[in-house]
Amino acid sequence: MIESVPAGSGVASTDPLDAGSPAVVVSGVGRIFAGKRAERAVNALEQIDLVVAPGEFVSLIGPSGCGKSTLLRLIADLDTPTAGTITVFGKSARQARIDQEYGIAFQQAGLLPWRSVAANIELPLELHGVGAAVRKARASELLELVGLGDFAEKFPDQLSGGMQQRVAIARALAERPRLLLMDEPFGALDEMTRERMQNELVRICAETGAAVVFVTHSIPEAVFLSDRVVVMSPRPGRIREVLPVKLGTADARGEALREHAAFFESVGAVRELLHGAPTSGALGVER
Ligand SMILES: Nc1ncnc2c1ncn2[C@@H]1O[C@H](COP(=O)(O)OP(=O)(O)OP(=O)(O)O)[C@@H](O)[C@H]1O
Repeated sequence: MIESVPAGSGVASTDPLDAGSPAVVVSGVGRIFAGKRAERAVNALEQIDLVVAPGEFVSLIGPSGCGKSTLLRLIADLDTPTAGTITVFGKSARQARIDQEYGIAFQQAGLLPWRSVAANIELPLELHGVGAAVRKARASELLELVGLGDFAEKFPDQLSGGMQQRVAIARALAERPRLLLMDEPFGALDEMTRERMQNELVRICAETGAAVVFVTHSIPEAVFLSDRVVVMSPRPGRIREVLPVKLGTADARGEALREHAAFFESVGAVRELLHGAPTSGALGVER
């Protein structure tokens, strides 16, 4: 089933103008939410600098309220920074949104209950005027990619939570984005389904070559999925440290990795950082 989507085919064709640009550049970004009175203003993010390379998987982790979702929303141009700049593949966040450079997936799958699974995946293509035959072909290709080839005509309420989330990921990939922005996409799933979805996501990223910015509360999830883990401090959210945790290629990141000493070492290091202890150097074991 996976063979129907050749490696790299999930990625938008490269615009020669932005070839070589990082997927995301966040530079000196801050976000203050104004209150009715000045003392009520919320300083959510301060001095955020982050560069995400094409194809790189970066997780954001930190205490509740430290600004993870805010940062993701700024990258997605769903909100505007009060300081600093953000570019996505060399374009302003706004232009990147207009050009559909990224797909988004949130904790709630957010599927339309009256549309079939295939029709949900086709929706972004339909909104952008893609013809029916191309839409249908793309939806069936994506359903194979996320392992739901037999569910095209089902409706969301006929699927489990994990399956619905896979449909949401397929929908996010519909326009072949080179970047996925994911805010706790597996947060509502039980532990076993969650781990299975993590395995799937590693495979999907390897097949599509998409970069990912991934918000999570789960340290093992961040370590299992990521090339780098960005640990944030409590409000005002700042980057406390960026840990390179890449524990191997997609092929090497199977179930066995969860029992590997390097995995536990990285989990421990992220946990220590979250609790404020310093650390140094790369933790990952390249295999
Ligand atoms: N639209 C808004 N107006 C005012 N304050 C906001 C707004 N959006 C977020 N905030 C505040 O900004 C801070 C950061 O919120 P954000 O949702 O980004 O944190 P988070 O790290 O994603 O939290 P969690 O892990 O609990 O989801 C919080 O104090 C929140 O209350």
